[in-house]
Amino acid sequence: MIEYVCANSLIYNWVVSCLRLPLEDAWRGFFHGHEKGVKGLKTNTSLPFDHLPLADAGYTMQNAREHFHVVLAASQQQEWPDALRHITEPLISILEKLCRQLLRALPQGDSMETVWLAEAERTGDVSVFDIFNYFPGSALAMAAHTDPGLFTAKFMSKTPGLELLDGNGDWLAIEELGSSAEVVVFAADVLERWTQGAVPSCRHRVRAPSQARLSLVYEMRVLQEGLSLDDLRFVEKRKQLLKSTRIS
Ligand SMILES: O=C(O)CCC(=O)C(=O)O
Ligand SMILES: [Fe+2]
Repeated sequence: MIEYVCANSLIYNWVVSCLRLPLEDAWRGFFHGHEKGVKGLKTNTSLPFDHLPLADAGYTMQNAREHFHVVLAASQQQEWPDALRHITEPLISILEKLCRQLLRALPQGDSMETVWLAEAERTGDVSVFDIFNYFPGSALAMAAHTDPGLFTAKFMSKTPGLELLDGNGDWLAIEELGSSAEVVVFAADVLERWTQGAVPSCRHRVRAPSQARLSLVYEMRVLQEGLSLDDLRFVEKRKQLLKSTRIS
């Protein structure tokens, strides 16, 4: 069995028509435009968290693609056009909500969500949003890997490329099966550990696209990837203690 969920409902269709298509056009414009040298943080900004992994923040050019990387805790301080930020942030929060809903649906899901929220408060939210513009080509566009966080949620790209490794060891070209109105969500490494392997991290890769391929990807992450189930139990105990000492 393959561990992914496809969501296709009224809300997501609404998202597609109202938010996603203009957003994709805006990002295409960005990648074709001249502003894309933007990298790192705005000058004269103070960040509440100085330990954020911001080395790859902003625009980078690679062999198979160009890329804009946003670390959510620093989204306001990152150097990126405000107009793009304003239309991208609502979409990120919809993907975040979807991931939290899926997390809560799992056994111990409430605890996992509590830990994620507590960590996001403690360290800043290190979840990321990536916008990739893949170039047409013949080589593999992104090598097989698993993602480091809890979930990865992405809009199916109109130009297919993403492949997920299924339980039989076959690569599933998910974007050829679904429609570009859908969101695909798959598990990542921290979730595999927190569920003690019950929800395995999904190996995936990106095949070279036949034409330019825009890809919008949200990764729900924690800074301390080594957080264990003991930490979960600790949070659960603290919640129970709070409940039992609450005066009604
Ligand atoms: O572009 C895609 O469809 C997937 C990107 C990906 O796997 C990643 O950012 O880790
Ligand atoms: Fe990935």
